[in-house]
Amino acid sequence: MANESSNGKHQSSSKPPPTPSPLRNSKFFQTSERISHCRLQSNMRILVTGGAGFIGSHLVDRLMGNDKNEVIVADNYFTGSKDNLRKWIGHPRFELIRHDVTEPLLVEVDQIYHLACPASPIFYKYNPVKTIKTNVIGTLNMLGLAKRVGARILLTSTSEVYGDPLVHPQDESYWGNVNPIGVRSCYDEGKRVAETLMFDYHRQHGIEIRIARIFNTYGPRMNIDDGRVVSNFIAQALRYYPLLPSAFNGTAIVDASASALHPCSGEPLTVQAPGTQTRSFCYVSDMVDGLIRLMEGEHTGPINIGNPGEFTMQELAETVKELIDHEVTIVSVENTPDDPRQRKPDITKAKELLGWEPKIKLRDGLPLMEEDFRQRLGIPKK
Ligand SMILES: NC(=O)c1ccc[n+]([C@@H]2O[C@H](COP(=O)([O-])OP(=O)(O)OC[C@H]3O[C@@H](n4cnc5c(N)ncnc54)[C@H](O)[C@@H]3O)[C@@H](O)[C@H]2O)c1
Ligand SMILES: O=C(O)[C@H]1O[C@H](OP(=O)(O)OP(=O)(O)OC[C@H]2O[C@@H](n3ccc(=O)[nH]c3=O)[C@H](O)[C@@H]2O)[C@H](O)[C@@H](O)[C@@H]1O
Repeated sequence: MANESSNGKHQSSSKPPPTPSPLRNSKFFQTSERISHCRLQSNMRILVTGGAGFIGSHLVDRLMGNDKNEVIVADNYFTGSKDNLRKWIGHPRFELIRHDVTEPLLVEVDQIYHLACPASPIFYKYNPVKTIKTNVIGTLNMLGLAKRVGARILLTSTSEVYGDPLVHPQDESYWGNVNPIGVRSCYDEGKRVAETLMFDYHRQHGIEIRIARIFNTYGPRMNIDDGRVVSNFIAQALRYYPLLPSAFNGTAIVDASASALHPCSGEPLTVQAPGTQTRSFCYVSDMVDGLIRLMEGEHTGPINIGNPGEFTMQELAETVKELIDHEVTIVSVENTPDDPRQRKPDITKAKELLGWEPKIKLRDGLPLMEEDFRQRLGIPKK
């Protein structure tokens, strides 16, 4: 069957894969009567790459909540931390391996959630060659593992595959508008190649794949100095203490180095120009729910998982200011190249195929994150 894509071209939907010869041991390739039985009864050994990171550690919490699951995390701790998993260290159903996915990994597992990849622009741009190796070689290695042991593998792709989208909101048939040679390309194009590899292994080797296109996700445990917008604004609002109130006046347009010039004035919220660019923010518990539904369901994807509530960065700053500290100032600072101007997921597919939609609104999620940041920064509520 062919679908009409929003690029005006025909896009073939996935055909049934060829005979799954390498999958002889897989719990997913037993007779249909036994499949439901196995899923209900069998223990699952699940690998989470990047499980020490923000989304990964929340996913691990949810998976560990099922006592039929054994969870193995492989992480090189580039942007993740053992601290995110400390409650599971020493648990008999949990194992943590320091491992870089650009190297092969030999474990026996039934499912692979493949998250390993720096996600914040400041981190993925820090060593772009390593980012692209992680996306390409790392995904190849995990697909090789899935093929050898007959595991089902889920890739956490990204809304960045749509680049600076010319179609709004974005549905999965849109092929995107991505700069192949820009400073974001190591991530955007890296994820696009990772998706290609997933489908080639599926078509060529019969691997059971799932692809989630994740839209901006936020919540507790994000790195405080992660660089992404929600964590930046919350940390800035909490660190703000107006010793020099005359330096700023409400929404001021000042130089990016303002907080360095006035260190005693704390940190204003830094809206990168123009501030009219939009994002749609999904709370992490909704995201984890969507990822598990995708893994457990029957559809390969790609499926958008995100919250369609769309905000400009200026609106986000105003909301954080209103919720955390009315006195905080908002400044406009220079942006980075190729910043997408608009982004909002069309989640029709997730609703219809997974029965999933987000539950937590931005205004309800931000205070949960604020509480976590207050604890970690040691800043009590006024
Ligand atoms: N958070 C979002 O808004 C968002 C949006 C779209 C896609 N995603 C994807 O979801 C996944 C998780 O994102 P996150 O926000 O939790 O980011 P994160 O940076 O908190 O987590 C990434 C984890 O991967 C690990 N890692 C990085 N390179 C590795 C390597 N070579 N080998 C082993 N481990 C490695 C890091 O140490 C970290 O623990 C990523 O694949 C990201 O691309 C996230
Ligand atoms: O959801 C996604 O698919 C992707 O979102 C992010 O990319 P981006 O949306 O650029 O994330 P942020 O760095 O949080 O930036 C969002 C917007 O906020 C702005 N911003 C960022 C930081 C800041 O202090 N102020 C600010 O206004 C940026 O200019 C941008 O327009 C990351 O690349 C990935 O985590 C993820 O794959």
